[in-house]
Amino acid sequence: MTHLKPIARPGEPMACKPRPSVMIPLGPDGIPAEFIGFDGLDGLEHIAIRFAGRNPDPKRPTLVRLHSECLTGDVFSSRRCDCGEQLHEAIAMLAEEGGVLLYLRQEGRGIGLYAKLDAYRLQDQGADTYEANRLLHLPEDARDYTIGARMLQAIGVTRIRLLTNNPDKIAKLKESGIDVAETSRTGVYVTDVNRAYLQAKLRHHHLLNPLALMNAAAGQGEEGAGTTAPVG
Ligand SMILES: Nc1nc2c(ncn2[C@@H]2O[C@H](COP(=O)(O)OP(=O)(O)OP(=O)(O)O)[C@@H](O)[C@H]2O)c(=O)[nH]1
Ligand SMILES: [Zn+2]
Repeated sequence: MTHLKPIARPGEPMACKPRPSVMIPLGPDGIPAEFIGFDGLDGLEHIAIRFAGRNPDPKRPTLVRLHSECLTGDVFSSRRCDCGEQLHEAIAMLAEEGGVLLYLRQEGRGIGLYAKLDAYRLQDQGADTYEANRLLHLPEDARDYTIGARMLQAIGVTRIRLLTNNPDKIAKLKESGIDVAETSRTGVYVTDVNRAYLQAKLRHHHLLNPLALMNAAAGQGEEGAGTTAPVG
């Protein structure tokens, strides 16, 4: 009789395995990008996109960006957030330096698109981005970054330079066994309507430069791409 091996013990995540990848040229320059899906995740179609880079430095840790899906910002260039700008900044850096973009299907910080739209309506009545989630009886941030760690491990990327302003991403990846050797800040892209959103992020310990928001308030424009810092 054949003994079937259980896929995972109860409470243990299923093994995460990359599916065969496919190359997709991106943008007007046709940046070569390798799209990789996975089996054994949480049922959502998270994607890793690997870039060889025009000028990779093999001595540096792999540049990685974990991007949470934002249909309104990524696809429709919403001015209520800066997700689209951050995504394009990350792709430009990865096209140059090489690395991996994880496009995580964690829309609305994990509460989903319809709930995010409900939250926007509450924000229009005065709630900040985090209060609005609470008023909907939803978590302020429902994202699970262990998914990202498992995707990176599955494609053999374990020592990274993380592009983020979010300390929670750094902490959760480290707890999941990823060596976050360096971090780079993303730019802060201020529009006429996203200042309250960015200020709420600052109050929730995002590593935004408060000066950039003040300058923006004074009409001195946007802060560009961020700085690099080693992680202690
Ligand atoms: N619930 C909710 N989600 C939002 C709102 N604005 C943007 N998002 C979602 O927030 C996610 C982006 O997260 P952010 O908190 O802006 O940034 P981050 O990814 O945590 O941090 P960085 O790595 O520094 O960019 C995307 O999934 C967006 O859809 C909002 O007002 N309410
Ligand atoms: Zn957004």
